[in-house]
Amino acid sequence: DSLYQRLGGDAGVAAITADLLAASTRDPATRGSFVKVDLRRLQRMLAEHLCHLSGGPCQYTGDTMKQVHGGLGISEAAFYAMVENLRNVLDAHQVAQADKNALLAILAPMKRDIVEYKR
Ligand code: HEM
Repeated sequence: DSLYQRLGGDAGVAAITADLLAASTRDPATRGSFVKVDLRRLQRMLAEHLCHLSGGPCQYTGDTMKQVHGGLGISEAAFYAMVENLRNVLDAHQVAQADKNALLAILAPMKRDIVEYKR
C-alpha cells in the first residue's frame, strides 16, 4: 500500500493533477505563469511526476525542477499559493491528513529549485 494508491492510483492522481492545474490557471497569484504553456502536456508531465514521487509505477520523463522552472521568475508567494491550492484539492479529494502531509513534505524541499524571488 503506497501513498500513490492512497491518492487513488492512476485515476486519483490524474484528477488531483487536473484540479491543481485548473486552480493554478485561475489563481491570480500563479495564473500568469501558465499563459503560454501547453496545459495538456503539463497535465501529463505533472501526473507522471506525482505518480513517481508517491511511489507509483511511473517513470518521470520530464526535466529537473531546476531546469523546468529556472527563468520563469516564480516568487515565494506564488509557490505558497500553489501549495495552498494543492492542500485544498487534496481536501476535496478526501485525502487523509497524514497522506496530505506526506505529499506536501515531498514537494516542500523543491522550493529552492523553483523559487527565484522572495515576493
Ligand atoms: C512543488 C511545486 C511544484 C512542482 C512539483 C512542479 C512540477 C512541475 C513539473 C513536473 C513540470 C513539468 C516538467 C516538464 O515539462 O518537463 C512543471 C512545469 C511547469 N511549472 Fe511547475 N511545479 C511546482 C511549482 C510551480 C509553481 C509555483 C509555478 C508557478 C507559479 C510553476 C509553473 C510551472 C510552469 C509554467 C511549467 C511549464 C513550463 C513549460 O512547459 O515551459 N510550477 N512543474
